[in-house]
Amino acid sequence: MNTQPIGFIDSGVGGLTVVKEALRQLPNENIVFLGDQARLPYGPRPAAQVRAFTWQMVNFLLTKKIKLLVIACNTATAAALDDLRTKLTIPVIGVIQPGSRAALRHTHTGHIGVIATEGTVRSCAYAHTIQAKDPQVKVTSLAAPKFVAVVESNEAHSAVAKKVVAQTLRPLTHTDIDTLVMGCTHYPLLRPLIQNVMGEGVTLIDSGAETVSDVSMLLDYFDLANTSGHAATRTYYTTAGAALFETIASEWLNQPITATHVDITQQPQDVVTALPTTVVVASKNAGKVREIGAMFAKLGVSVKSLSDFPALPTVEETGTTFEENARLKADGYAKMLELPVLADDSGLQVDALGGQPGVFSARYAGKGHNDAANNAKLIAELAGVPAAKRTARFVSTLVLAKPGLPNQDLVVSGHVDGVIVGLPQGENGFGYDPYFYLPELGKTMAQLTPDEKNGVSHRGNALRALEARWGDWYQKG
Ligand SMILES: O=P(O)(O)OP(=O)(O)OP(=O)(O)OC[C@H]1O[C@@H](n2cnc3c(O)ncnc32)[C@H](O)[C@@H]1O
Ligand SMILES: [Mg+2]
Repeated sequence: MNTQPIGFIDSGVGGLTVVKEALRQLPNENIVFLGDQARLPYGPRPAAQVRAFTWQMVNFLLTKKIKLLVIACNTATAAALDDLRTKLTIPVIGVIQPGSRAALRHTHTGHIGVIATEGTVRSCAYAHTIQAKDPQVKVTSLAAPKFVAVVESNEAHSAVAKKVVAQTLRPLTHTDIDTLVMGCTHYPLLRPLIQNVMGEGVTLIDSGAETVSDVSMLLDYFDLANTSGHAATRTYYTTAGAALFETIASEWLNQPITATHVDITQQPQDVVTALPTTVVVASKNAGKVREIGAMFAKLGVSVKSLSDFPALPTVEETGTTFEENARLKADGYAKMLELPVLADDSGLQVDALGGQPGVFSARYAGKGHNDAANNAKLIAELAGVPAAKRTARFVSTLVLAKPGLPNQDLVVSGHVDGVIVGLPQGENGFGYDPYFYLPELGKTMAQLTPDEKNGVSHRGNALRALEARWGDWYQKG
């Protein structure tokens, strides 16, 4: 049981022919419909553009928490169904397969006609789908591009409509076609005119109506049907003005319809990947893991570190720059773990020592190095250097890697300037913090609370750059 709405998309009002059937067959279901009338017609557009527009519609409907998507548009089905099915986690139903199946059920002569937009005809989607099921069947497709404009301008009952339909269908009238697929969801609004031209001997297939039977089956199959017993809600959106949409929709659906205008041009043109819920920090340094974990916690992302994977081999830091080492660690561990991995390579650059210890900061004291030995060596090397010449900088380079994509790492850096003092002060932080004095704060790094340190530190600055960019980067694939 699921009370979330079913989403319907179309380039315009045509998709309402599918909604009409849904209201009849699935009266308990909440429905959200979006018509992209501002960019209509889709038929003549290149497939890649139709796909991009379709994703924008879908991303809008996903904000309405739809449980199932119906592409109530043949052109969009032909251009985007496979892509949507691969990338979305909800069921996606197009109109072409149900329409094809119904046509095969009805034909006796083995000759099926298809009328559709230029895009759908060009894609050969109906011919391929029908002939994949029965190669003996002959399919004759005809583009009827003017039909959409007639329907969208609310002229379906006019003399113009009669003339356009008669002229367009003429090539099909002296054939042995006994079944005609209305391969555009706008066309059922012209059904009486089409039937009149084709004659009573030809069965018209309404792909959209057939589609709703598939929706009904899937709702049962995935246990998604709404059995709450509450009155169902129907919400209609259009990317153009609401007035004309409301007129056509109210008449077609036999009830007063109100629609809301929306702008979807800022929606992403492809799938929006969910951000990961866990990131592995590729570090054995508990101080770093704590600082990085604090930032990710604010974003609702939990952090693991290498201590959660004790059996992993160590990636050696053989690079000559912070970036090289951070890349080695991030890519190396991402490959082993097949998870998103963040590595930090950082260090202290002291001006009077020509930038040392730099990338050797962790290993400065050589064999048996630890924080105390590294600090002792630093102070010994700076013996006799006057206070004014003890300027230094902490640098942090962060690299975020996605498994399988080592060439797309996200790289950011941060630094903080300070002075190396001769006497240690403070108990917080780690490494060289007790000797790294921040003149503006009048304290060493080890005298700051964790939050205060993150607010000014090299790693805090790098993390802020990361925070600003990682969502986009992650979703670009
Ligand atoms: O490689 P991982 O496992 O991440 O841990 P590590 O300690 O070896 O990390 P690095 O190779 O990046 O070396 C960084 C060293 O620089 C120093 N350092 C880096 N950031 C620091 C900070 O915020 N405060 C004090 N010292 C820091 C400290 O000595 C670190 O051990
Ligand atoms: Mg290291």
